[in-house]
Amino acid sequence: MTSPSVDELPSAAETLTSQIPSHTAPVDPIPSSNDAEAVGEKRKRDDDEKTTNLESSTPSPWFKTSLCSYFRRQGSCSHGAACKYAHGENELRQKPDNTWDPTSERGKKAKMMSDSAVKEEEEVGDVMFTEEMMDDNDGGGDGGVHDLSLSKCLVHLPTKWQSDDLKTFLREQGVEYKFAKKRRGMMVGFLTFENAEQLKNGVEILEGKNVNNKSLKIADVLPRTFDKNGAKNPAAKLKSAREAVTPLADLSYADQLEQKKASIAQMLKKLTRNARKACPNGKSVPEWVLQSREIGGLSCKLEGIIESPLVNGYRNKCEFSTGYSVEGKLTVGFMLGNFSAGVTAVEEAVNCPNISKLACRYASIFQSFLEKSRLPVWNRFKSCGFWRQLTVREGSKPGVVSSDEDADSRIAEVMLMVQVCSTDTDEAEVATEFEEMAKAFAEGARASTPPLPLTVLVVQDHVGISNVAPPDCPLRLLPIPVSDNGTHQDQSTNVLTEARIHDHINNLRFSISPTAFFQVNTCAAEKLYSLAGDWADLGPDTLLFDVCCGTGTIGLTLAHRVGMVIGIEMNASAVSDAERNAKINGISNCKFICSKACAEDVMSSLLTEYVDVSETEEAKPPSDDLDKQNSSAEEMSNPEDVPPLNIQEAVQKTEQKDSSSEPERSTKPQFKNVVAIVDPPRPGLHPDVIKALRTHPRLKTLVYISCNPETLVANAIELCTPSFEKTGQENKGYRRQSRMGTAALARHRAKKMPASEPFKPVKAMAVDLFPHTDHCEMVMLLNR
Ligand SMILES: C[S@@+](CC[C@H](N)C(=O)[O-])C[C@H]1O[C@@H](n2cnc3c(N)ncnc32)[C@H](O)[C@@H]1O
Repeated sequence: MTSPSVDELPSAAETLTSQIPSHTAPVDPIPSSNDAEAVGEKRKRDDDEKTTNLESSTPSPWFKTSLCSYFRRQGSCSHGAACKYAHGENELRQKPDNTWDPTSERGKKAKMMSDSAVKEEEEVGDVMFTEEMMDDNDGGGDGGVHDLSLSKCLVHLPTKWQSDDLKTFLREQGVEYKFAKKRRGMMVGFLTFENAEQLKNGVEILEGKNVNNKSLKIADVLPRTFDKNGAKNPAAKLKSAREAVTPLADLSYADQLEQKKASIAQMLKKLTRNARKACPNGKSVPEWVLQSREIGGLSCKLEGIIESPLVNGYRNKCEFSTGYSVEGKLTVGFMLGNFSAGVTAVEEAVNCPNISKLACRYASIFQSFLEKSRLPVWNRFKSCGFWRQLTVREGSKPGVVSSDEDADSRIAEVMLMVQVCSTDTDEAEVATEFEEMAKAFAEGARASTPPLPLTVLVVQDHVGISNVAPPDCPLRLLPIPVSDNGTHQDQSTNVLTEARIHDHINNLRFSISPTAFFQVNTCAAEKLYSLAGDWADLGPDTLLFDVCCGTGTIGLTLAHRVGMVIGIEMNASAVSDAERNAKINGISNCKFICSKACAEDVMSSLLTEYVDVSETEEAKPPSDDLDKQNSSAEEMSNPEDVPPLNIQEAVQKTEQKDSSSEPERSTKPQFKNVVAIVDPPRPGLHPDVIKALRTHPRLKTLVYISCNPETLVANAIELCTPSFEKTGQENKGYRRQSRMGTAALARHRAKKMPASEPFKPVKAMAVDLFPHTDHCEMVMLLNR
């Protein structure tokens, strides 16, 4: 019998969807009774096993996860339908660790995919565009013409080195050269030799040399421009913007989901391994670690992956860099690689399926404008220039879920934010340029078919080396010229006084200011928040902490299911958005605090304020006190006037309460049930927040949402590992090693955790907010 071709195979979602909602593709739900197999011991094909499987009401999770070799060879098998091995690809199930039998079509395809990913990574190391590092005077007085055949890149140098460090190193190695350059922050250095002999000697000495445990690699300098004959440099193995930004775009969506689910499963295994290692000597390993053997080493069940309702054009925020393409053309688009690896080429966002047509159109309007501008674009090597970045943010209409083909129809509002560096520029010239730019955007938007919405145009003035600006970076709102019967008025009638657009989640309206975080895939975020709400143990007696709340999306969408929400967020404009969002949606049981969640023990202080540690005290529903706070907010006519509660206020209140003779607690709403939903940025939660969450005895339920599963695992190690008897003792003499991984660091931190009941991972889900990219959100329920 021949195996069906890959195309004939049912999709992963079709094969695995029994008993789950249609939007999820589950991971094996069957609990196991067979530990030997779970730990990967060789399978024994005998009749006993067959009996076990037949008699057991809960078959092994490995049931039908390998192809039957008898069936494959002979087209039949004496065990018939009861055989524990799969008779053909159609019967084959995924293994508990989310992998496929390597001899199956799907196993081979997965291997091919991972091999090509590795190959791609290796190739990236060869693509350098570092000729920009040479100043004109490096050309040796010949008018800046460089002989690139005598130039090489040195890859894998310590990022903290500068040119002088590189020169010292070359001297020590006895390497002769003409020029040596190295920018701090890059792992690439640049070398030019006097002649071919110097080059040969230098390469011989340096290739493979060990520097700080990394092996040096010599790569060609790939020039940006066409050669004299107009042909592209044949050595340039270039990535397209599509490959750089959406590396999974050539896979089917079902395959993308499978790949992401498999990678989240690996994270769950990593958590188990690390929790086992971090368990203090003499303490028994937590039950969930022991039970992990039954589910292929996963720390908890991985329920599946939730698909994104929109797969194409879903991004509501795009940051386009300015720079030069490989051919040396001024371009507004995406960088083809990492600056630290020497890649600065920017290519237009052609065929990047996650980007809306609208965003691409605005990028091309900006590019046309820059071609005529008198001010230069930003040069990353020299840290100078004016135009740096264009951010396009889109707001959707309420309740519109557009199809992939027509994703742009959801867009109702657009904010354009242009980042510049105005240092050493003439104010009058800048003013003229801004006016011209506003006109170009307005005309371009009107001339597009259909015309594009343009709600807000704002300029961000930023001097830093990278384009990542601090949230308080100065902003300037520009008027958008309007057209009057086809002619453009010089004077703007745009009367906007504030920069904000609106989006909708779960029928709530969200006001978003330029630097506030908002999930980039609105309709998938709706599913993410609903899942978090369904997993958290919510009710009228619940106090919900929305940690890292941004514009308040999670707390506000769940406010009707709890007694009270407290959101904590460090970005002041996001907090002000959250206050306004509560107001415009008529939600009165939410309070937002502007603070770093780790600052001044804010979490512990709030937990003490609203949650009585004495289990016996009756929980009261939200009282007059809270109503009073809310009505005072309502009295303010302009929602913008609602000031965010400052952390100092929160802490002061707690201090006053502690020092007064009248215990203030009696007038505060007290809650029976405390739940935290945390949604930190990529680096994860601050250790102080982890400590506060872990050590408050009344916090029993924690839902962790993460855009970086690596850091979720690291934080979960600290949250879920049994306490050491004498905290701090074991850490004596410990200093973080620079190459220490996040998990190893978390294990060290876990030793310091004050005695407290650890959480345990209960279940996890992957949520695909970023189709075509290799990023994926992960949600984990922890309780104790
Ligand atoms: C991944 S976003 C989540 C925002 C929000 N939950 C949402 O879904 O829109 C993380 C947020 O955490 C905020 N943040 C980062 N570090 C923080 C800290 N130490 N304390 C409080 N908020 C922080 C960021 O400003 C950002 O708004």
